[in-house]
Amino acid sequence: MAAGNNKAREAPLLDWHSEFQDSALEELHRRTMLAQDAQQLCYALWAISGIFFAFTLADFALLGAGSEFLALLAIRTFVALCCMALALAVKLQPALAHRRMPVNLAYFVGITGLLFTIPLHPGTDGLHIATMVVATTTIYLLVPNRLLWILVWNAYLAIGFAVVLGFSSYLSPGMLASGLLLLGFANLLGWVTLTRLNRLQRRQFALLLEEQDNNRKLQSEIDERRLLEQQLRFLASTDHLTGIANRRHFFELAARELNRTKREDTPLAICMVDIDLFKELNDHHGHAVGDLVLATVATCCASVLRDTDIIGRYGGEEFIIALPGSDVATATVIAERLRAKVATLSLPMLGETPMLSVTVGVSLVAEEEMTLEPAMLRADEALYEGKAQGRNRVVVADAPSSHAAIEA
Ligand SMILES: Nc1nc2c(ncn2[C@@H]2O[C@H](COP(=O)(O)OP(=O)(O)OP(=O)(O)O)[C@@H](O)[C@H]2O)c(=O)[nH]1
Repeated sequence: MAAGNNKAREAPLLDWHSEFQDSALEELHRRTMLAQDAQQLCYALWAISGIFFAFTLADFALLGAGSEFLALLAIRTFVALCCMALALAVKLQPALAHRRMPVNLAYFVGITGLLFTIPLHPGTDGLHIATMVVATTTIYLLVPNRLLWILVWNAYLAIGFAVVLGFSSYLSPGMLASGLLLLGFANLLGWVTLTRLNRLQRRQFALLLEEQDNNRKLQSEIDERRLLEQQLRFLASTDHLTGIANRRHFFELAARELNRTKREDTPLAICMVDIDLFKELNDHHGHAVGDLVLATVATCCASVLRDTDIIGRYGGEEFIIALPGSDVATATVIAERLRAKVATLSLPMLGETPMLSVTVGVSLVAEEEMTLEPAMLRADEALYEGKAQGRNRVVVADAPSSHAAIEA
């Protein structure tokens, strides 16, 4: 079943010469392979030029230093130099490896040079046939090129071989037939091998692309989930109306600070902040304006605090603040600054004289207290004492049962 699926997926992918039917995909594959092809072409050209030129020694041994040897030397030198020049050019500019002109020119020079060596080598029939077989295999497997061009150049090699032999007529008909059969077999072998290699390469490339695509999708899903988690965490910890910490999150943060201040033996002050006569404001201007005022006062309170201070919505129109590292005096200064800033808030929707104010109760977590509740209770009592005294003021709870008020 799985094999069937693979076949179905692979069938429309490649054309008869083992390239992607999708030309954009084929182009992408060729671009990906460029560096590797350029390197392989360089190595192949160096090897071809070296081996082709090295045959000069065999030529000399066969022919001596006569005119035929000099002609062969000239051909071998020219072909070797052409191959080396292209190898250098490709090394400097790898893009040349995929250009039609340079590679095919090298094929033309190499194959023509090889064909010219045949009539200059009388009586070495077996060697000619072997050379043609090796050349055919080299064209298929050593020099990277598109299958179509490879077939063209092998046809040129085979036809050229037959023509040259026909003119020079050194081969017996039996030898010629054997040579052409061997050449045909080398072509078949090269074609099948190259086709398999091409198909394998492209199948791997397609799988790689599929994997990259899956990875991308997976990554974007992970990112989406992370964002969602962040949003959920934000929603779960933030009061939606005011944007400050909700009651639960405030207590989480404040408990952590309480532990820290206990460990480091530093003070922790608590402020309870309540908007004055908020019911009247609500009744007079409506609930929507009341909401807006709540959010504005929360932002105003947060703006007078340090980053290390914690503010949360305690409930209704009441806020709670924890001031780590602040003693009563510092907390009172901060609370007073907060009260004064709220009193100067300008809210056009409340009319000319808005009369917006808050009352603040301040307390300090006592050394022996291991939770926030007693200090909160004292701050709350101080706050209600401030309300009773006429509102718009800061009241400090300096002892569980006695409060000192600071007139606004
Ligand atoms: N707009 C709005 N109003 C709220 C919200 N939560 C509580 N309230 C209102 O806040 C008002 C609080 O009124 P009270 O507790 O009587 O206090 P107050 O009018 O501020 O009077 P003092 O505290 O004595 O100055 C109530 O009318 C609540 O309905 C809210 O989220 N939005």
